[in-house]
Amino acid sequence: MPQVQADVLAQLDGTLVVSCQADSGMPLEAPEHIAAIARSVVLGGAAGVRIESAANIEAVRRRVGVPVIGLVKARRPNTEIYITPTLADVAAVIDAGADIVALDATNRPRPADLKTMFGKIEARGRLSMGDVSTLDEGKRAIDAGASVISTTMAGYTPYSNQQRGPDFQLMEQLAGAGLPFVAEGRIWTPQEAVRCFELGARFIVVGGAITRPDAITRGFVDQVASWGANPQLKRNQS
Ligand SMILES: CC(=O)N[C@H](C=O)[C@@H](O)[C@H](O)[C@H](O)COP(=O)(O)O
Repeated sequence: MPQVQADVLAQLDGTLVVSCQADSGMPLEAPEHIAAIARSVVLGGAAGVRIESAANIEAVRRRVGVPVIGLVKARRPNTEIYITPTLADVAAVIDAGADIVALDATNRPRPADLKTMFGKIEARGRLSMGDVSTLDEGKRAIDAGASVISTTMAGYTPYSNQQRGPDFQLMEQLAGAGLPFVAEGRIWTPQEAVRCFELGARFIVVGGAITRPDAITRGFVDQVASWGANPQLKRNQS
């Protein structure tokens, strides 16, 4: 791995990266909003950001100095894979200015094979992050040339562990196999974040717990109601 790229990974070791994404149709979807969120989380201590879509990556790249993990979420014909599924998507993420390209590295039919995708990213001087859901996928992604793997897809493929929290079991397995991994997916508390580091995560990526106000509010309301302090808590239905 060239020195500049190794430096980017070293810079992220032991840190919190924040995923700043808004689902389609949500009020925060526009690039200027995503860029404002990205700037805010960097002010709060995020060492990197994970950003979806070329327009958002461009907007964020102009406003923050930390490493940007970029991806495209797109549905393409004949594949379940939607995180940076094609070589054209890889090119778009790189052209938009991402330092690290995240892509689905699960073992499902895909438009282009993993080796070709990781090779293209390396040839353009960027790092790659293979989003996996199982130990076997982690091994394959590293063998195919991923710079690092992430537990992003754990619980989002039908054959992986389905659970509400982070997949600590997968993290244990990846660490046991000596694979460099990033912890990502359903990390909602600082305690869970600490556990990820204890299990050997290089860095962690947190999204919804920090950057999805709708989900945060829903969780807040649910907890207040379930603790019985105010079982009558009225929810805005609009
Ligand atoms: C499975 C999938 O499509 N994950 C996406 C990957 O970019 C995002 O929707 C997640 O928000 C991100 O992985 C962070 O996870 P969480 O928001 O749970 O902290």
